[in-house]
Amino acid sequence: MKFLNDINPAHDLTYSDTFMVPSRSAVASRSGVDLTTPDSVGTTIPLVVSNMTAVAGKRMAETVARRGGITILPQDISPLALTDMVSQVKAAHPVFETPITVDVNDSVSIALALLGKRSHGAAVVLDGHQPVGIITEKDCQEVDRFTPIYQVMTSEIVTASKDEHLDSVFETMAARHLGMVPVLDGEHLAGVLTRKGVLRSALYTPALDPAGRLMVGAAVGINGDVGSKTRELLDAGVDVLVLDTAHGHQEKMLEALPVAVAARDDFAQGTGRRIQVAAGNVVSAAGTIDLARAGADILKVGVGPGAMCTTRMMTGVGRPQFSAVLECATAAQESGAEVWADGGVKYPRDVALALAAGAASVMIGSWFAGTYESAGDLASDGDGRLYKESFGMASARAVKQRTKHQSAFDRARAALFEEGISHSRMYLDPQRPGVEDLIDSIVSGVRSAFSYAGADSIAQFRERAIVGVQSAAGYDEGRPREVSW
Ligand SMILES: NC(=O)C1=CN([C@@H]2O[C@H](COP(=O)(O)OP(=O)(O)OC[C@H]3O[C@@H](n4cnc5c(N)ncnc54)[C@H](OP(=O)(O)O)[C@@H]3O)[C@@H](O)[C@H]2O)C=CC1
Ligand SMILES: Nc1nc2c(ncn2[C@@H]2O[C@H](COP(=O)(O)O)[C@@H](O)[C@H]2O)c(=O)[nH]1
Ligand SMILES: [K+]
Repeated sequence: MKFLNDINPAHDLTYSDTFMVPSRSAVASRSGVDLTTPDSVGTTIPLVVSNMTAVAGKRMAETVARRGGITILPQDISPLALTDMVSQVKAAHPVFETPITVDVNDSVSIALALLGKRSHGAAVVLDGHQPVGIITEKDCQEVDRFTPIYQVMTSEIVTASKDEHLDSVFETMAARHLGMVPVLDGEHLAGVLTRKGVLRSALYTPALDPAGRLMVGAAVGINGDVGSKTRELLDAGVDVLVLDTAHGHQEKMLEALPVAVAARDDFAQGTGRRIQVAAGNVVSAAGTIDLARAGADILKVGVGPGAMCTTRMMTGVGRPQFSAVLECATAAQESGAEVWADGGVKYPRDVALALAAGAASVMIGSWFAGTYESAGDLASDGDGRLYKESFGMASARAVKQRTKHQSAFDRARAALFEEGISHSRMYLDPQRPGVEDLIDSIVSGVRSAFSYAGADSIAQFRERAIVGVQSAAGYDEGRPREVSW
Protein backbone atom coordinates (compact mmCIF):
# COMPACT_ATOMS: atom_id res chain seq x y z
CA MET A 1 0.00 0.00 0.00
CA LYS A 2 1.02 3.59 -0.13
CA PHE A 3 -0.02 6.56 1.94
CA LEU A 4 -2.06 9.22 0.17
CA ASN A 5 0.18 12.09 -1.00
CA ASP A 6 3.17 10.00 0.15
CA ILE A 7 2.86 11.33 3.69
CA ASN A 8 4.88 9.78 6.45
CA PRO A 9 2.44 9.68 9.41
CA ALA A 10 3.73 11.56 12.42
CA HIS A 11 2.37 8.97 14.86
CA ASP A 12 1.15 5.37 14.89
CA LEU A 13 -2.32 4.74 13.52
CA THR A 14 -5.25 2.53 14.31
CA TYR A 15 -7.95 1.42 11.90
CA SER A 16 -10.22 4.36 12.76
CA ASP A 17 -7.41 6.81 11.95
CA THR A 18 -7.28 5.63 8.35
CA PHE A 19 -9.36 5.58 5.17
CA MET A 20 -8.80 4.41 1.60
CA VAL A 21 -9.09 6.40 -1.62
CA PRO A 22 -10.54 4.70 -4.73
CA SER A 23 -8.35 4.11 -7.79
CA ARG A 24 -9.12 3.46 -11.45
CA SER A 25 -10.39 -0.10 -11.54
CA ALA A 26 -10.74 -2.88 -14.09
CA VAL A 27 -12.65 -5.07 -11.62
CA ALA A 28 -16.07 -5.31 -13.24
CA SER A 29 -17.84 -7.15 -10.45
CA ARG A 30 -17.34 -7.53 -6.73
CA SER A 31 -18.19 -11.20 -7.14
CA GLY A 32 -15.04 -11.64 -9.24
CA VAL A 33 -12.78 -10.83 -6.27
CA ASP A 34 -10.77 -13.81 -4.98
CA LEU A 35 -10.28 -13.70 -1.20
CA THR A 36 -8.12 -16.83 -0.90
CA THR A 37 -5.50 -16.08 1.75
CA PRO A 38 -1.81 -15.94 0.80
CA ASP A 39 -0.73 -17.72 4.03
CA SER A 40 -0.96 -21.27 2.59
CA VAL A 41 -3.46 -22.28 5.28
CA GLY A 42 -6.18 -23.16 2.77
CA THR A 43 -8.77 -20.59 3.85
CA THR A 44 -10.84 -19.00 1.09
CA ILE A 45 -11.81 -15.89 3.07
CA PRO A 46 -9.41 -13.94 5.30
CA LEU A 47 -11.12 -14.61 8.63
CA VAL A 48 -9.75 -16.47 11.64
CA VAL A 49 -11.77 -16.87 14.82
CA SER A 50 -9.68 -16.10 17.92
CA ASN A 51 -8.72 -18.82 20.33
CA MET A 52 -10.98 -17.50 23.08
CA THR A 53 -12.97 -19.83 25.33
CA ALA A 54 -16.10 -17.68 25.10
CA VAL A 55 -15.97 -17.65 21.31
CA ALA A 56 -14.29 -20.65 19.68
CA GLY A 57 -15.94 -24.08 20.01
CA LYS A 58 -17.01 -26.76 17.57
CA ARG A 59 -20.19 -25.02 16.39
CA MET A 60 -18.23 -21.89 15.55
CA ALA A 61 -15.50 -23.99 13.90
CA GLU A 62 -17.72 -25.93 11.52
CA THR A 63 -19.91 -22.95 10.65
CA VAL A 64 -17.00 -20.66 9.82
CA ALA A 65 -15.06 -23.34 7.90
CA ARG A 66 -18.13 -24.03 5.75
CA ARG A 67 -17.84 -20.43 4.53
CA GLY A 68 -14.06 -20.56 4.04
CA GLY A 69 -12.59 -19.23 7.30
CA ILE A 70 -10.99 -21.07 10.20
CA THR A 71 -11.40 -21.19 13.98
CA ILE A 72 -8.55 -21.65 16.44
CA LEU A 73 -9.58 -23.76 19.42
CA PRO A 74 -8.22 -22.34 22.70
CA GLN A 75 -5.25 -23.77 24.58
CA ASP A 76 -7.31 -24.21 27.76
CA ILE A 77 -9.23 -27.25 26.47
CA SER A 78 -8.12 -30.69 27.75
CA PRO A 79 -6.42 -32.90 25.12
CA LEU A 80 -9.29 -35.39 25.26
CA ALA A 81 -11.96 -32.72 24.76
CA LEU A 82 -9.94 -31.13 21.98
CA THR A 83 -9.54 -34.40 20.09
CA ASP A 84 -13.28 -34.92 20.39
CA MET A 85 -14.02 -31.39 19.12
CA VAL A 86 -11.68 -31.77 16.15
CA SER A 87 -13.28 -35.08 15.17
CA GLN A 88 -16.75 -33.56 15.40
CA VAL A 89 -15.73 -30.71 13.11
CA LYS A 90 -14.15 -33.20 10.70
CA ALA A 91 -17.32 -35.30 10.75
CA ALA A 92 -19.54 -32.31 9.91
CA HIS A 93 -20.80 -32.06 6.33
CA PRO A 94 -19.10 -29.38 4.20
CA VAL A 95 -22.43 -28.25 2.71
CA PHE A 96 -25.32 -29.50 4.84
CA GLU A 97 -25.58 -27.73 8.17
CA THR A 98 -25.55 -29.67 11.41
CA PRO A 99 -29.12 -29.76 12.71
CA ILE A 100 -30.39 -29.25 16.21
CA THR A 101 -32.27 -32.45 16.96
CA VAL A 102 -34.79 -33.24 19.70
CA ASP A 103 -36.69 -36.40 20.48
CA VAL A 104 -40.39 -36.51 19.78
CA ASN A 105 -41.03 -37.27 23.48
CA ASP A 106 -38.79 -34.47 24.81
CA SER A 107 -40.46 -31.50 26.46
CA VAL A 108 -40.78 -28.03 24.96
CA SER A 109 -38.27 -26.73 27.53
CA ILE A 110 -35.55 -28.91 25.96
CA ALA A 111 -36.30 -27.56 22.49
CA LEU A 112 -36.19 -23.98 23.80
CA ALA A 113 -32.84 -24.56 25.50
CA LEU A 114 -31.34 -25.89 22.26
CA LEU A 115 -32.83 -23.53 19.66
CA GLY A 116 -30.39 -20.73 20.54
CA LYS A 117 -27.37 -22.90 19.75
CA ARG A 118 -27.59 -22.31 16.01
CA SER A 119 -29.09 -19.79 13.61
CA HIS A 120 -31.60 -22.11 11.96
CA GLY A 121 -34.47 -21.00 14.21
CA ALA A 122 -35.80 -24.56 14.12
CA ALA A 123 -34.99 -28.07 15.38
CA VAL A 124 -35.63 -31.38 13.66
CA VAL A 125 -37.79 -33.74 15.70
CA LEU A 126 -36.65 -37.37 15.59
CA ASP A 127 -38.45 -40.58 16.38
CA GLY A 128 -35.49 -42.91 16.73
CA HIS A 129 -33.37 -41.95 13.70
CA GLN A 130 -36.29 -40.82 11.59
CA PRO A 131 -37.25 -37.14 11.22
CA VAL A 132 -40.94 -36.79 12.00
CA GLY A 133 -41.35 -33.05 12.51
CA ILE A 134 -39.93 -29.58 12.91
CA ILE A 135 -40.26 -27.35 15.95
CA THR A 136 -39.66 -23.59 16.06
CA GLU A 137 -39.70 -21.04 18.86
CA LYS A 138 -43.12 -19.90 17.66
CA ASP A 139 -44.52 -23.41 18.22
CA CYS A 140 -43.36 -23.19 21.84
CA GLN A 141 -45.08 -19.89 22.62
CA GLU A 142 -47.82 -19.92 25.21
CA VAL A 143 -47.57 -23.63 25.91
CA ASP A 144 -46.56 -25.28 29.14
CA ARG A 145 -42.77 -25.99 29.28
CA PHE A 146 -43.50 -29.67 30.10
CA THR A 147 -45.65 -30.20 26.99
CA PRO A 148 -44.25 -33.03 24.87
CA ILE A 149 -42.83 -31.88 21.56
CA TYR A 150 -45.09 -34.12 19.45
CA GLN A 151 -48.07 -32.06 20.60
CA VAL A 152 -46.77 -28.78 19.19
CA MET A 153 -44.43 -29.67 16.32
CA THR A 154 -45.25 -29.35 12.63
CA SER A 155 -45.44 -32.90 11.39
CA GLU A 156 -46.08 -32.30 7.71
CA ILE A 157 -42.49 -31.68 6.74
CA VAL A 158 -40.86 -31.13 3.40
CA THR A 159 -37.50 -32.89 3.08
CA ALA A 160 -34.75 -32.89 0.48
CA SER A 161 -32.64 -35.83 -0.60
CA LYS A 162 -28.87 -35.60 -0.17
CA ASP A 163 -28.38 -35.91 -3.93
CA GLU A 164 -30.88 -33.22 -4.91
CA HIS A 165 -29.46 -30.22 -6.72
CA LEU A 166 -29.18 -27.17 -4.42
CA ASP A 167 -30.99 -24.93 -6.94
CA SER A 168 -34.02 -27.20 -6.87
CA VAL A 169 -33.98 -27.30 -3.03
CA PHE A 170 -33.89 -23.50 -3.02
CA GLU A 171 -36.83 -23.27 -5.43
CA THR A 172 -38.90 -25.66 -3.29
CA MET A 173 -38.12 -23.69 -0.16
CA ALA A 174 -38.96 -20.37 -1.82
CA ALA A 175 -42.22 -21.70 -3.31
CA ARG A 176 -43.35 -23.17 0.01
CA HIS A 177 -42.07 -20.30 2.16
CA LEU A 178 -39.78 -22.60 4.14
CA GLY A 179 -36.70 -21.39 6.01
CA MET A 180 -35.19 -24.83 6.54
CA VAL A 181 -35.53 -28.39 5.27
CA PRO A 182 -34.09 -31.64 6.68
CA VAL A 183 -31.83 -33.43 4.20
CA LEU A 184 -32.22 -37.20 4.08
CA ASP A 185 -29.79 -39.94 3.24
CA GLY A 186 -32.27 -42.76 2.76
CA GLU A 187 -34.38 -42.50 5.92
CA HIS A 188 -31.61 -40.98 7.97
CA LEU A 189 -31.06 -37.30 8.66
CA ALA A 190 -27.88 -36.13 6.88
CA GLY A 191 -28.18 -32.47 7.87
CA VAL A 192 -30.35 -29.46 7.16
CA LEU A 193 -30.38 -26.81 4.47
CA THR A 194 -31.58 -23.29 5.06
CA ARG A 195 -32.51 -20.90 2.29
CA LYS A 196 -29.66 -18.57 3.23
CA GLY A 197 -27.33 -21.57 3.56
CA VAL A 198 -28.03 -22.70 -0.01
CA LEU A 199 -27.37 -19.17 -1.26
CA ARG A 200 -24.13 -19.03 0.75
CA SER A 201 -23.01 -22.39 -0.64
CA ALA A 202 -23.05 -20.78 -4.06
CA LEU A 203 -21.09 -17.72 -2.88
CA TYR A 204 -18.44 -19.28 -0.62
CA THR A 205 -15.94 -22.12 -0.95
CA PRO A 206 -15.49 -24.14 2.25
CA ALA A 207 -12.05 -24.38 3.89
CA LEU A 208 -11.28 -28.07 3.43
CA ASP A 209 -8.37 -30.34 4.34
CA PRO A 210 -6.91 -32.68 1.66
CA ALA A 211 -9.48 -35.32 2.67
CA GLY A 212 -12.32 -32.90 1.91
CA ARG A 213 -13.22 -32.30 5.59
CA LEU A 214 -13.78 -28.91 7.23
CA MET A 215 -10.64 -27.28 8.61
CA VAL A 216 -9.96 -26.27 12.22
CA GLY A 217 -6.91 -24.93 14.07
CA ALA A 218 -5.75 -25.06 17.68
CA ALA A 219 -3.56 -23.01 19.99
CA VAL A 220 -0.78 -24.16 22.25
CA GLY A 221 0.96 -22.16 25.02
CA ILE A 222 4.72 -21.81 25.39
CA ASN A 223 4.99 -23.54 28.77
CA GLY A 224 5.32 -27.26 29.50
CA ASP A 225 6.08 -29.94 26.95
CA VAL A 226 5.44 -28.01 23.75
CA GLY A 227 6.73 -30.87 21.56
CA SER A 228 4.26 -33.47 22.77
CA LYS A 229 1.38 -30.99 22.96
CA THR A 230 2.06 -30.07 19.33
CA ARG A 231 2.20 -33.72 18.30
CA GLU A 232 -1.11 -34.38 20.08
CA LEU A 233 -2.80 -31.56 18.18
CA LEU A 234 -1.39 -32.74 14.86
CA ASP A 235 -2.48 -36.32 15.54
CA ALA A 236 -5.93 -35.01 16.42
CA GLY A 237 -6.08 -33.57 12.89
CA VAL A 238 -5.71 -29.80 13.32
CA ASP A 239 -5.01 -27.84 10.13
CA VAL A 240 -3.04 -24.94 11.60
CA LEU A 241 -1.12 -24.56 14.86
CA VAL A 242 -0.92 -21.33 16.83
CA LEU A 243 1.82 -20.85 19.41
CA ASP A 244 0.25 -18.19 21.52
CA THR A 245 1.34 -15.93 24.32
CA ALA A 246 0.74 -12.29 25.23
CA HIS A 247 4.40 -11.30 24.76
CA GLY A 248 5.51 -13.29 21.73
CA HIS A 249 8.90 -11.62 21.46
CA GLN A 250 10.32 -13.39 24.53
CA GLU A 251 13.13 -15.95 24.87
CA LYS A 252 10.76 -18.65 26.06
CA MET A 253 8.84 -18.32 22.77
CA LEU A 254 12.10 -18.43 20.79
CA GLU A 255 12.90 -21.71 22.57
CA ALA A 256 9.40 -23.20 22.23
CA LEU A 257 8.89 -22.32 18.56
CA PRO A 258 11.67 -24.54 17.10
CA VAL A 259 10.37 -27.42 19.24
CA ALA A 260 6.86 -27.02 17.78
CA VAL A 261 8.30 -26.61 14.28
CA ALA A 262 10.39 -29.80 14.68
CA ALA A 263 7.27 -31.73 15.77
CA ARG A 264 5.45 -30.31 12.74
CA ASP A 265 8.29 -31.30 10.39
CA ASP A 266 8.34 -34.78 11.84
CA PHE A 267 4.58 -35.05 11.29
CA ALA A 268 5.01 -33.79 7.71
CA GLN A 269 7.63 -36.45 7.03
CA GLY A 270 5.35 -39.18 8.31
CA THR A 271 2.14 -38.00 6.65
CA GLY A 272 3.17 -35.80 3.72
CA ARG A 273 1.10 -32.92 5.11
CA ARG A 274 2.87 -29.73 6.22
CA ILE A 275 0.80 -27.72 8.69
CA GLN A 276 1.44 -23.96 8.94
CA VAL A 277 2.70 -22.71 12.31
CA ALA A 278 1.56 -19.28 13.50
CA ALA A 279 3.17 -17.57 16.49
CA GLY A 280 2.72 -14.36 18.43
CA ASN A 281 1.86 -11.85 19.49
CA VAL A 282 4.28 -9.27 18.17
CA VAL A 283 3.96 -5.63 17.10
CA SER A 284 7.46 -4.80 15.83
CA ALA A 285 9.65 -5.69 12.85
CA ALA A 286 12.29 -7.02 15.29
CA GLY A 287 9.78 -9.39 16.91
CA THR A 288 8.51 -10.49 13.50
CA ILE A 289 11.99 -11.25 12.18
CA ASP A 290 13.06 -13.16 15.31
CA LEU A 291 9.94 -15.36 15.26
CA ALA A 292 10.14 -15.92 11.51
CA ARG A 293 13.80 -16.98 11.94
CA ALA A 294 12.74 -19.36 14.72
CA GLY A 295 10.42 -21.05 12.21
CA ALA A 296 7.03 -19.31 12.30
CA ASP A 297 5.23 -19.32 8.94
CA ILE A 298 2.69 -16.77 10.19
CA LEU A 299 3.10 -14.00 12.77
CA LYS A 300 0.16 -13.01 14.90
CA VAL A 301 0.16 -9.24 15.28
CA GLY A 302 -1.51 -7.17 18.00
CA VAL A 303 -0.80 -6.19 21.57
CA GLY A 304 -3.67 -4.50 23.31
CA PRO A 305 -6.29 -3.84 20.58
CA GLY A 306 -8.60 -6.65 21.73
CA ALA A 307 -12.01 -5.75 23.11
CA MET A 308 -11.44 -7.91 26.23
CA CYS A 309 -7.90 -6.65 26.67
CA THR A 310 -6.63 -4.37 29.45
CA THR A 311 -2.92 -4.68 28.59
CA ARG A 312 -2.55 -1.09 27.41
CA MET A 313 -4.35 0.29 30.46
CA MET A 314 -2.37 -1.91 32.86
CA THR A 315 1.05 -1.54 31.27
CA GLY A 316 1.04 1.27 28.72
CA VAL A 317 2.38 -1.36 26.29
CA GLY A 318 1.00 -2.11 22.85
CA ARG A 319 0.75 -0.31 19.54
CA PRO A 320 -2.08 1.11 17.45
CA GLN A 321 -3.08 -1.80 15.28
CA PHE A 322 -2.90 -0.41 11.72
CA SER A 323 0.75 0.64 12.14
CA ALA A 324 1.62 -2.59 13.96
CA VAL A 325 0.21 -4.67 11.10
CA LEU A 326 1.90 -2.52 8.45
CA GLU A 327 5.37 -2.75 10.03
CA CYS A 328 5.11 -6.47 10.85
CA ALA A 329 3.61 -7.43 7.46
CA THR A 330 6.41 -5.62 5.64
CA ALA A 331 9.05 -7.39 7.75
CA ALA A 332 7.27 -10.75 7.48
CA GLN A 333 7.05 -10.61 3.69
CA GLU A 334 10.76 -9.78 3.50
CA SER A 335 11.35 -12.93 5.62
CA GLY A 336 9.07 -15.12 3.47
CA ALA A 337 6.34 -15.17 6.14
CA GLU A 338 2.81 -13.72 6.47
CA VAL A 339 0.88 -12.05 9.29
CA TRP A 340 -2.54 -12.32 10.85
CA ALA A 341 -3.92 -9.04 12.20
CA ASP A 342 -5.23 -10.02 15.63
CA GLY A 343 -7.79 -7.99 17.55
CA GLY A 344 -9.67 -4.72 17.57
CA VAL A 345 -11.98 -5.43 14.61
CA LYS A 346 -15.43 -3.90 15.03
CA TYR A 347 -16.54 -3.18 11.45
CA PRO A 348 -15.97 -4.71 8.00
CA ARG A 349 -13.81 -1.64 7.18
CA ASP A 350 -11.28 -2.74 9.81
CA VAL A 351 -10.80 -6.06 8.00
CA ALA A 352 -10.28 -4.25 4.68
CA LEU A 353 -7.75 -1.88 6.28
CA ALA A 354 -5.85 -4.76 7.89
CA LEU A 355 -5.56 -6.42 4.46
CA ALA A 356 -4.41 -3.11 2.95
CA ALA A 357 -1.70 -2.97 5.66
CA GLY A 358 -0.51 -6.39 4.46
CA ALA A 359 -2.30 -8.94 6.64
CA ALA A 360 -3.00 -12.31 5.04
CA SER A 361 -5.94 -12.89 7.35
CA VAL A 362 -7.70 -11.15 10.23
CA MET A 363 -8.50 -12.59 13.66
CA ILE A 364 -11.79 -11.72 15.30
CA GLY A 365 -12.86 -12.64 18.81
CA SER A 366 -15.35 -10.45 20.66
CA TRP A 367 -17.43 -9.40 17.65
CA PHE A 368 -18.13 -13.09 16.98
CA ALA A 369 -18.82 -13.73 20.70
CA GLY A 370 -22.20 -12.05 20.13
CA THR A 371 -23.56 -14.76 17.82
CA TYR A 372 -25.58 -17.95 18.17
CA GLU A 373 -22.53 -20.05 17.27
CA SER A 374 -20.12 -18.74 19.94
CA ALA A 375 -19.30 -21.10 22.78
CA GLY A 376 -21.31 -19.41 25.56
CA ASP A 377 -24.94 -19.80 26.52
CA LEU A 378 -27.53 -17.39 25.20
CA ALA A 379 -28.88 -14.97 27.82
CA SER A 380 -31.39 -12.16 27.74
CA ASP A 381 -31.26 -8.84 29.61
CA GLY A 382 -34.11 -7.00 31.34
CA ASP A 383 -35.28 -5.55 28.01
CA GLY A 384 -35.30 -8.95 26.33
CA ARG A 385 -32.16 -8.24 24.28
CA LEU A 386 -30.13 -11.38 23.60
CA TYR A 387 -26.45 -11.51 24.55
CA LYS A 388 -23.56 -13.85 25.30
CA GLU A 389 -21.03 -13.45 28.11
CA SER A 390 -17.49 -12.95 26.93
CA PHE A 391 -14.15 -12.70 28.75
CA GLY A 392 -10.47 -12.24 27.95
CA MET A 393 -7.97 -15.10 27.90
CA ALA A 394 -5.71 -13.21 30.32
CA SER A 395 -8.62 -12.33 32.65
CA ALA A 396 -8.77 -13.67 36.21
CA ARG A 397 -11.58 -15.95 35.04
CA ALA A 398 -9.51 -17.54 32.25
CA VAL A 399 -6.30 -17.67 34.30
CA LYS A 400 -8.17 -19.49 37.09
CA GLN A 401 -9.31 -22.09 34.57
CA ARG A 402 -5.93 -22.41 32.82
CA THR A 403 -3.95 -22.85 36.05
CA LYS A 404 -6.34 -25.21 37.81
CA HIS A 405 -3.72 -27.99 37.94
CA GLN A 406 -1.09 -25.74 39.57
CA SER A 407 -0.40 -25.19 43.27
CA ALA A 408 -2.54 -22.72 45.20
CA PHE A 409 0.45 -20.37 45.50
CA ASP A 410 1.22 -20.41 41.76
CA ARG A 411 -2.45 -19.81 40.98
CA ALA A 412 -2.63 -16.85 43.33
CA ARG A 413 0.58 -15.45 41.81
CA ALA A 414 -0.71 -15.88 38.24
CA ALA A 415 -3.97 -14.16 39.18
CA LEU A 416 -2.04 -10.99 40.03
CA PHE A 417 -1.07 -10.49 36.39
CA GLU A 418 -4.60 -10.05 35.09
CA GLU A 419 -4.67 -8.36 31.63
CA GLY A 420 -8.22 -8.90 30.50
CA ILE A 421 -11.80 -8.45 31.62
CA SER A 422 -13.71 -11.37 33.16
CA HIS A 423 -17.25 -10.29 32.28
CA SER A 424 -18.70 -8.53 29.29
CA ARG A 425 -21.97 -8.67 27.42
CA MET A 426 -21.71 -9.12 23.68
CA TYR A 427 -25.20 -8.40 22.33
CA LEU A 428 -26.51 -10.28 19.30
CA ASP A 429 -27.31 -7.92 16.46
CA PRO A 430 -31.02 -8.58 15.79
CA GLN A 431 -30.35 -8.10 12.06
CA ARG A 432 -27.26 -10.36 12.13
CA PRO A 433 -27.56 -12.82 14.99
CA GLY A 434 -25.53 -15.64 13.41
CA VAL A 435 -21.81 -15.64 12.68
CA GLU A 436 -22.55 -16.24 8.99
CA ASP A 437 -24.60 -13.04 8.92
CA LEU A 438 -21.52 -11.18 10.17
CA ILE A 439 -19.31 -13.02 7.67
CA ASP A 440 -21.68 -11.99 4.85
CA SER A 441 -21.38 -8.36 5.83
CA ILE A 442 -17.57 -8.49 6.29
CA VAL A 443 -16.98 -10.35 3.01
CA SER A 444 -19.22 -8.05 1.02
CA GLY A 445 -17.51 -4.98 2.54
CA VAL A 446 -14.07 -6.39 1.75
CA ARG A 447 -14.97 -7.43 -1.81
CA SER A 448 -16.28 -3.95 -2.41
CA ALA A 449 -13.14 -2.35 -0.92
CA PHE A 450 -11.04 -4.46 -3.31
CA SER A 451 -13.04 -3.28 -6.30
CA TYR A 452 -12.64 0.39 -5.27
CA ALA A 453 -8.87 -0.23 -5.23
CA GLY A 454 -8.95 -2.10 -8.55
CA ALA A 455 -7.71 -5.32 -6.95
CA ASP A 456 -9.04 -8.82 -7.50
CA SER A 457 -6.86 -10.64 -4.95
CA ILE A 458 -5.36 -10.04 -1.51
CA ALA A 459 -1.87 -9.79 -3.07
CA GLN A 460 -3.08 -7.08 -5.48
CA PHE A 461 -5.02 -5.21 -2.82
CA ARG A 462 -2.03 -4.84 -0.51
CA GLU A 463 -0.08 -3.39 -3.44
CA ARG A 464 -2.72 -1.07 -4.81
CA ALA A 465 -4.43 0.28 -1.67
CA ILE A 466 -4.00 4.02 -1.08
CA VAL A 467 -4.43 4.88 2.58
CA GLY A 468 -5.05 8.34 4.01
CA VAL A 469 -5.01 9.57 7.59
CA GLN A 470 -8.16 11.20 8.95
CA SER A 471 -9.26 13.25 11.94
CA ALA A 472 -11.95 12.09 14.38
CA ALA A 473 -14.35 14.38 12.42
CA GLY A 474 -13.38 12.59 9.20
CA TYR A 475 -14.19 9.24 10.79
CA ASP A 476 -17.44 10.56 12.17
CA GLU A 477 -18.51 11.81 8.72
CA GLY A 478 -18.40 8.20 7.51
CA ARG A 479 -20.90 6.95 10.06
CA PRO A 480 -24.53 6.50 9.05
CA ARG A 481 -27.16 8.53 10.95
CA GLU A 482 -30.12 6.55 12.15
CA VAL A 483 -31.85 9.67 13.44
CA SER A 484 -31.61 13.21 12.14
CA TRP A 485 -28.88 15.50 13.55
N1 LIG B 1 -2.85 -9.85 22.11
C1 LIG B 1 -2.76 -9.34 23.29
O1 LIG B 1 -2.64 -8.14 23.47
C2 LIG B 1 -2.76 -10.22 24.48
C3 LIG B 1 -3.25 -11.49 24.39
N2 LIG B 1 -3.37 -12.28 25.51
C4 LIG B 1 -3.91 -13.63 25.35
O2 LIG B 1 -4.14 -14.23 26.61
C5 LIG B 1 -3.78 -15.61 26.58
C6 LIG B 1 -2.85 -15.92 27.70
O3 LIG B 1 -1.57 -15.45 27.40
P1 LIG B 1 -0.38 -15.44 28.47
O4 LIG B 1 -0.72 -14.59 29.62
O5 LIG B 1 0.83 -15.14 27.72
O6 LIG B 1 -0.39 -16.92 29.07
P2 LIG B 1 0.56 -18.19 29.03
O7 LIG B 1 -0.12 -19.18 29.86
O8 LIG B 1 0.93 -18.56 27.66
O9 LIG B 1 1.87 -17.73 29.81
C7 LIG B 1 2.89 -16.96 29.26
C8 LIG B 1 4.27 -17.27 29.84
O10 LIG B 1 5.14 -16.22 29.50
C9 LIG B 1 5.68 -15.57 30.68
N3 LIG B 1 5.66 -14.11 30.47
C10 LIG B 1 6.70 -13.28 30.60
N4 LIG B 1 6.38 -12.01 30.34
C11 LIG B 1 5.09 -12.02 30.06
C12 LIG B 1 4.16 -11.00 29.74
N5 LIG B 1 4.51 -9.72 29.65
N6 LIG B 1 2.89 -11.34 29.54
C13 LIG B 1 2.50 -12.64 29.64
N7 LIG B 1 3.33 -13.64 29.94
C14 LIG B 1 4.62 -13.34 30.15
C15 LIG B 1 4.73 -16.00 31.78
O11 LIG B 1 5.44 -16.08 33.01
P3 LIG B 1 4.88 -15.31 34.31
O12 LIG B 1 3.41 -15.62 34.41
O13 LIG B 1 5.66 -15.90 35.41
O14 LIG B 1 5.14 -13.87 34.07
C16 LIG B 1 4.27 -17.36 31.34
O15 LIG B 1 5.18 -18.35 31.71
C17 LIG B 1 -3.25 -15.88 25.20
O16 LIG B 1 -4.30 -16.42 24.42
C18 LIG B 1 -2.86 -14.52 24.69
O17 LIG B 1 -2.96 -14.38 23.29
C19 LIG B 1 -2.97 -11.83 26.72
C20 LIG B 1 -2.51 -10.55 26.87
C21 LIG B 1 -2.30 -9.66 25.74
N1 LIG C 1 -4.62 -8.34 26.45
C1 LIG C 1 -5.52 -9.30 26.25
N2 LIG C 1 -5.80 -9.68 24.98
C2 LIG C 1 -6.67 -10.66 24.85
C3 LIG C 1 -7.33 -11.25 25.91
N3 LIG C 1 -8.14 -12.20 25.42
C4 LIG C 1 -7.98 -12.19 24.10
N4 LIG C 1 -7.10 -11.26 23.74
C5 LIG C 1 -6.63 -10.90 22.40
O1 LIG C 1 -7.69 -10.26 21.70
C6 LIG C 1 -7.85 -10.88 20.43
C7 LIG C 1 -9.27 -10.74 19.91
O2 LIG C 1 -9.59 -9.40 19.78
P1 LIG C 1 -11.12 -8.88 19.65
O3 LIG C 1 -11.04 -7.40 19.66
O4 LIG C 1 -11.62 -9.41 18.36
O5 LIG C 1 -11.84 -9.45 20.81
C8 LIG C 1 -7.43 -12.31 20.69
O6 LIG C 1 -7.13 -13.03 19.52
C9 LIG C 1 -6.23 -12.11 21.60
O7 LIG C 1 -5.07 -11.79 20.91
C10 LIG C 1 -7.04 -10.80 27.22
O8 LIG C 1 -7.59 -11.27 28.23
N5 LIG C 1 -6.13 -9.82 27.34
K1 LIG D 1 -8.42 -2.91 24.30
